[in-house]
Amino acid sequence: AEPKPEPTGRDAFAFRGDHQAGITTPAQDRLHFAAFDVTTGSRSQLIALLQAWTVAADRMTRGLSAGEVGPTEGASNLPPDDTGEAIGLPASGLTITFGFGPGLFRDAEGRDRFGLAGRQPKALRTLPHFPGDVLDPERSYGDLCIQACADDPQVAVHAIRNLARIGFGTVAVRWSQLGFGRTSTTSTSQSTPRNLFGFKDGTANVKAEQTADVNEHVWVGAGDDPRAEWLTGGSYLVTRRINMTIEVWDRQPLGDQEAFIGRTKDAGAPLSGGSEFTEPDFSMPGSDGPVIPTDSHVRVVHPDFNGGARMLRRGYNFVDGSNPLGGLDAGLFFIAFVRDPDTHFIPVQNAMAKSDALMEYLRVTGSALFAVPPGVGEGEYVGQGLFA
Ligand SMILES: C=CC1=C(C)c2cc3[nH]c(cc4nc(cc5[nH]c(cc1n2)c(C)c5CCC(=O)O)C(CCC(=O)O)=C4C)c(C)c3C=C
Ligand SMILES: [Fe+2]
Repeated sequence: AEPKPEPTGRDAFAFRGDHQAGITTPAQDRLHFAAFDVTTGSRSQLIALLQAWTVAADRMTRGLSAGEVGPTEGASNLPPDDTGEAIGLPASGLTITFGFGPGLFRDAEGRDRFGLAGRQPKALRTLPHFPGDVLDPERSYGDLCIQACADDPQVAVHAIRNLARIGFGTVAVRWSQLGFGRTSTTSTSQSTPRNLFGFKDGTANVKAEQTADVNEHVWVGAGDDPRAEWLTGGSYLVTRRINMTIEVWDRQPLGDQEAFIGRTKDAGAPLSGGSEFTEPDFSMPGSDGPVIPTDSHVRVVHPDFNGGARMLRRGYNFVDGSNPLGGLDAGLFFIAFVRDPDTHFIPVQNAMAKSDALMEYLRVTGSALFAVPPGVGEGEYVGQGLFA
């Protein structure tokens, strides 16, 4: 008989709860993210898919097969209800997080696709074009998204593969992205990882233990958006596939690299001094202007210069082979969860595009925005409040 492990500690995170897992739960090391186009015009078929996805996600995050029959236990004349590559693997900290894109509410001509247009969150629109964006539409947008994170890449890929398989005929994968190394910490219990520029990333992130900050900056509050009360307790998920010209970066002197970021490469300390978690002093003078340059990344995106806005970053490094010039197709798959993209993401991204020294080494090739419904209660399916 198939074992029925229950969520325990680090190995398994409960799928059901007040908020979806995969946001404030500790960032795992691997990502498979997929965006889907809905191919059906039927509201009931869409609901049936969300119900089926909920059951499968609940099972897989417990370390069980996607379907209750199992990968090898079913009839030999039928396709299995699980693809099998996770046989014998534990839950590996798998979290599965679902989101709804603007296209679920209105199609490109503004038509109400599923009777949901009246409940579209006001901030859920295609993100504006930012300077430096060279977006590939085949790596951008989407009606639905699923973020699968785990400490084993096979487990994350298995989750997306099986959810896509279940969705056959109702949704089609529009794009997907693998990530191999977290570039953030979402808990004070985690050490700070490094991005492909070699710098510590995640130091000043919003952390799960900072509950007041999480409530202020991450979760959508009751009354935030009267026509989208169903989103209360949820969040908005921004993805930006950011190519980094790492071969050019690697030829920059260490001092310049540190000036672009505004922190030291070794310890991750602000250039104004101290250690990693010392607050930066942006007014400290240097030999030629402030010691933390005004166009350094941490100065440009800091809450003090962006109306106090913070975000919960949960991105991953990626290398997708090499480009036609022989450089690596590499970068940072930026993911952020915010309470309101209009105040917590768009102004910060605009500030970056306008005056961040880092921009010279970045090209944004993918972009998407999703509303992430709140957690799933017992007996419910994900996003049920939207359809009630
Ligand atoms: C629009 C939001 C942001 C984008 C896009 C972004 C891209 C990006 N960032 C790094 C490297 C680092 N970012 C760091 C801090 C940091 N970045 C953002 C926002 C965006 N970054 C914020 C809000 C912050 C925190 C600012 C603060 O409160 O102090 C850091 C410093 C370490 C840390 O605090 O995490 C690094 C390093 C890259 C390489 C990149 C695009 C590829
Ligand atoms: Fe950053």
